[in-house]
Amino acid sequence: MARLKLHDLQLARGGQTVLEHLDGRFQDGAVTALIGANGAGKSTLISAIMGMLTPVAGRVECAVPRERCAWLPQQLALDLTFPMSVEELIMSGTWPSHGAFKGYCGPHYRRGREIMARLGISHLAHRQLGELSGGQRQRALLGRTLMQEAELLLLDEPFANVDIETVEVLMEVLRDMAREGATLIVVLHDMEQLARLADDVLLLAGGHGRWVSPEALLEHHTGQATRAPRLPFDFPEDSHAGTA
Ligand SMILES: Nc1ncnc2c1ncn2[C@@H]1O[C@H](COP(=O)(O)OP(=O)(O)OP(=O)(O)O)[C@@H](O)[C@H]1O
Repeated sequence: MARLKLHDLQLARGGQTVLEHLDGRFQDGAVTALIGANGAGKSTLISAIMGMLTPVAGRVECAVPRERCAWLPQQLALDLTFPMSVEELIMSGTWPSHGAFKGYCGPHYRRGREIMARLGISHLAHRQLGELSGGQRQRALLGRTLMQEAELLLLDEPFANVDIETVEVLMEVLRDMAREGATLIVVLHDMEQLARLADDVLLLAGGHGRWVSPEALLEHHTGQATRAPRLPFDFPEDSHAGTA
């Protein structure tokens, strides 16, 4: 099953085409790694999937309700001066379905506490976001998407600037979300993280996208003369066009 599909998508930025003829489906209950060099169009595609960028041609078909779609931007894109505690951030995950001004009830608070415990941040509940480390902040942000009960979750480099222990916690929670049926798309640059997390890979290069199995990509990478820990961005032989 795939609730998110791309149909001959063409996307542009500043009047320039960034991606074209992009097809494919993102499997439910799976993690798709979105990879590509700087400027390949990963953020552009995420914007289009989130409905923030109108395609030049083609379309994004998304059967996940808007209130169950969540996006975790790169940490650098976040305004940390915004006065908000960890608990307030996590509780705000109810806003898309419950509304921002209705207040919270007992079950909301209980669920918020469970989520903070699962992410190991209960002791930070009343700490302001601006006072957190990168890892603590990332846990809190993922907590918000759990509170939202996100069924489609897009994450832009979620492991950048976070400590090793947090990487483990995030990986575990993301795998659990996929196991429970969510569709996850994760922008990644690291080979080892891709090997551990991804069920499928969408590789963007030269304005096009190719679907690749993680195994084929890793094999391709291992066969290369320079085995950099970062991912290769040329297409392995058995990559295939998406089947939308
Ligand atoms: N607001 C904008 N106006 C004009 N051009 C833009 C804008 N945003 C992005 N671009 C251009 O669109 C192309 C794709 O950018 P995008 O941010 O999607 O790439 P990316 O793969 O996410 O890169 P990175 O890994 O550096 O985040 C780049 O050439 C970029 O310069």
